[in-house]
Amino acid sequence: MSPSIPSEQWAQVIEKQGSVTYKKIPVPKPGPDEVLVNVKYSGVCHTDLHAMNGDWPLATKPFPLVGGHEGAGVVVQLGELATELKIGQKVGIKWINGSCLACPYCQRADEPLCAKATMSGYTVDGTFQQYAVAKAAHVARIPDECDLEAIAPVLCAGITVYKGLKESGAKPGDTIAIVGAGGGLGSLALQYASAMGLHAIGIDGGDEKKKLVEKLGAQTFIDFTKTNDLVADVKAATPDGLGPSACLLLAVSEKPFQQATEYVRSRGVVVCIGLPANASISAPVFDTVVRMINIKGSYVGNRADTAEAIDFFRRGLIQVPSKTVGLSKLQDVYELMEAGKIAGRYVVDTSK
Ligand SMILES: NC(=O)c1ccc[n+]([C@@H]2O[C@H](COP(=O)([O-])OP(=O)(O)OC[C@H]3O[C@@H](n4cnc5c(N)ncnc54)[C@H](O)[C@@H]3O)[C@@H](O)[C@H]2O)c1
Ligand SMILES: [Zn+2]
Ligand SMILES: [Zn+2]
Repeated sequence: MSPSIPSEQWAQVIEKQGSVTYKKIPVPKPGPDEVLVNVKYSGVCHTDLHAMNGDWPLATKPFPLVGGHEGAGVVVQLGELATELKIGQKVGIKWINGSCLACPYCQRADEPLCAKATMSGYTVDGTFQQYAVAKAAHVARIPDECDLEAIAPVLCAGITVYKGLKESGAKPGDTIAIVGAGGGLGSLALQYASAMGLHAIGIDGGDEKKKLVEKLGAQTFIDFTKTNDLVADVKAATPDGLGPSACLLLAVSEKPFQQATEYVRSRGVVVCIGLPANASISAPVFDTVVRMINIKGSYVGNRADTAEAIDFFRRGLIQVPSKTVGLSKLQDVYELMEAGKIAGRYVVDTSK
């Protein structure tokens, strides 16, 4: 191993469900088709909290597990087959850490659907450590002029909402409802929507989120904790009163998943992205049929979506509302997130 790479590093490790421990662990070694990345900054996604709490019907790697999948850093070591990357190059480690590249989904660049896909911070150790490993074919290429601290949240939140907006089929001039608009995914969704020429209705709760959502360009903010009739309010916020053309569901709560099919306009698209624990979505068959409602899921993005989402950032169209704290403070960030008190995104600095 090169002398500049230490043998030990600081990491936040899940040793048992529900908490993380800040400690020193060995620096991992990349395999032949992998790279070792010195992670400088990592965004904290609600998915990391779901992983720590065991919320989903999908097994993580056995503990100890290092979470994190919005890691921005530089390549410090190349596996012998990783010839297309350079030492010192800026890269991002995203949720899809690797995939088989050979199955029918991978052949069509639908790698998030690959049955053998590995997930950073879930089935393989992620970015809440100073050095992390990822498959060379899948690391996000970050242009040199991009700031690593500012871009980190784009690596999951940005890619996911950008893909979700494409899946929504909304066209410039259309109105889209963004549910959970004041959270990490939501605050980025508002900016991608605006860059794509869409009008946005932001739905979330509390005055801090209202302020942020209005600052990020939503034409209307609806407070789900205060309204008496959310469905009527969302419809009334569209110019013709017929409801938004599409809706991105980013909230970590089941109720908005039922409400969306009621306020989306006929022929509208409801895009499910948030992953609340044990939740179902149901809608009346009659209305879904006669109003031609389309309900679909959207799951991160592929490598092309990643490059496009990063290019919106590079062009200055996306400013991530984020606060940075040391990696050592990750447990505090999770407590704020659990309480729904985070407007925008937290980023951790792995040097502190
Ligand atoms: N599908 C994917 O590919 C994908 C990718 C990343 C994250 N996710 C999931 O998306 C969800 C959101 O992640 P995040 O990091 O943005 O979380 P977050 O905690 O930052 O944001 C969630 C927001 O939803 C708001 N909210 C809660 N209940 C609401 C309601 N009834 N109506 C409107 N808003 C409500 C909260 O106040 C908060 O602002 C998580 O479940 C996460 O696991 C999915
Ligand atoms: Zn995420
Ligand atoms: Zn595959």
